[in-house]
Amino acid sequence: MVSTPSGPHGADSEVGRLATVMLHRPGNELKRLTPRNNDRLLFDGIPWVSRAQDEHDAFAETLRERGVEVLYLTELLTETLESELARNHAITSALSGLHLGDTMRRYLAQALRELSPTELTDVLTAGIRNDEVRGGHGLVTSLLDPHDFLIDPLPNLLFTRDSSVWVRDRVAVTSLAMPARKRETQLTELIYTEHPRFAGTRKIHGWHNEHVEGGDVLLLAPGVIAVGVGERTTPAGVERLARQVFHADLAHTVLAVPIAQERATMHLDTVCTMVDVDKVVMYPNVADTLRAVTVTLADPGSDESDLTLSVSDSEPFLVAAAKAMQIDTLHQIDTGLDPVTAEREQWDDGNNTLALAPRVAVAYERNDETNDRLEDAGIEVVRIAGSELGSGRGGPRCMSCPIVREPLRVD
Ligand SMILES: NC(=O)NCCC[C@H](N)C(=O)O
Repeated sequence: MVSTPSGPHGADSEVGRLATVMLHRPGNELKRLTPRNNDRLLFDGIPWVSRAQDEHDAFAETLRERGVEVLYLTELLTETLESELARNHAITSALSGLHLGDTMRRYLAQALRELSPTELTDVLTAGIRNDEVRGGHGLVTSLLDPHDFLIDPLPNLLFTRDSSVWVRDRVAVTSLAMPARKRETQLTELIYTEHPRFAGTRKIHGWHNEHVEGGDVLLLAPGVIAVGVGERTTPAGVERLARQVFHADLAHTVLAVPIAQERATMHLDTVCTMVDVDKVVMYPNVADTLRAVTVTLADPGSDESDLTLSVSDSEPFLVAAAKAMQIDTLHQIDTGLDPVTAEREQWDDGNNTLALAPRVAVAYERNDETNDRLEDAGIEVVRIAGSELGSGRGGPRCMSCPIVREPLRVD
């Protein structure tokens, strides 16, 4: 049954009650990971797939028990692919890679057209290896290794946070920086464009624009967005996003937050997430050095490219954020961890929490110390297992794309 909306979609904070979320249950794409390709495909190990699925099912069930509607990316995609237009679009974009050659491209285009929507979803997510095709043989197939992919698998689909992000009632289809992830946004764009549930949804950004990844985007408060700038989101990406959100009146302030261009801190949400309207949990080893540049609208101009931005000098992140949010203090929950424990738990996504409501956050159970400190600070920590899920280097926030969050109540 095609999923239908239960109300308007959108989110304007990190902590408003989570009503609807999009997840991706790990599937056959994880079975493609080998010691030869896991680095390129951005996994730090080879996950035990059935255990990863069990962990993910428990995560989804935890969300449902708390009243969250869980949508699965692959179910939305399969429903989208019922339309011939969407199917053709999906096939053309999946075959646009320059490594294919026309002989194989023609063969695959025909072969994929004959698949059912469910089978096509499997190919689009798990990819196809050279030794799995029955036809289209020729120069390309003979020169590639039998185990080379003609269509790459997408193991990082698990991290639905990164390939789209809702800002108020619009969805930003992002532009992913790493080659292994680029194709993910072909799928999110297709879903938001063609799935009946999202008919009429207005979009911003897009995969063809400068790099912005959803893990870097934090909706600190209605109208205030922090954007990490580092390994994934570029300075030009944050400028583009700022122009769009100002032009569409989705925000009044964007904070550009430089983060180290390293795998451990690939997104802003690997070092800092919100757990209350005025509280963040932050990796202690960056807390003293995290800074932000405040971007506001100086002149609306006549269109997005013509508007003038005002850009401040950099300030400590918490100071700049509190000012923009018009609150006295944005509190950093002091985990008081020694640098080594802090580093270990940050690597295992201890700071990557998913808020279900103010003061209620989902976290990986393995990060004992961070979780205990959060509880000491009055946060209800909903612990989930993630021993296998975590091998892709992402936590509960990375694995979730909020589609509806209730607006914050003004008390
Ligand atoms: N927001 C996030 O931090 N997402 C985690 C993404 C992990 C994935 N293996 C990646 O390297 O892109």
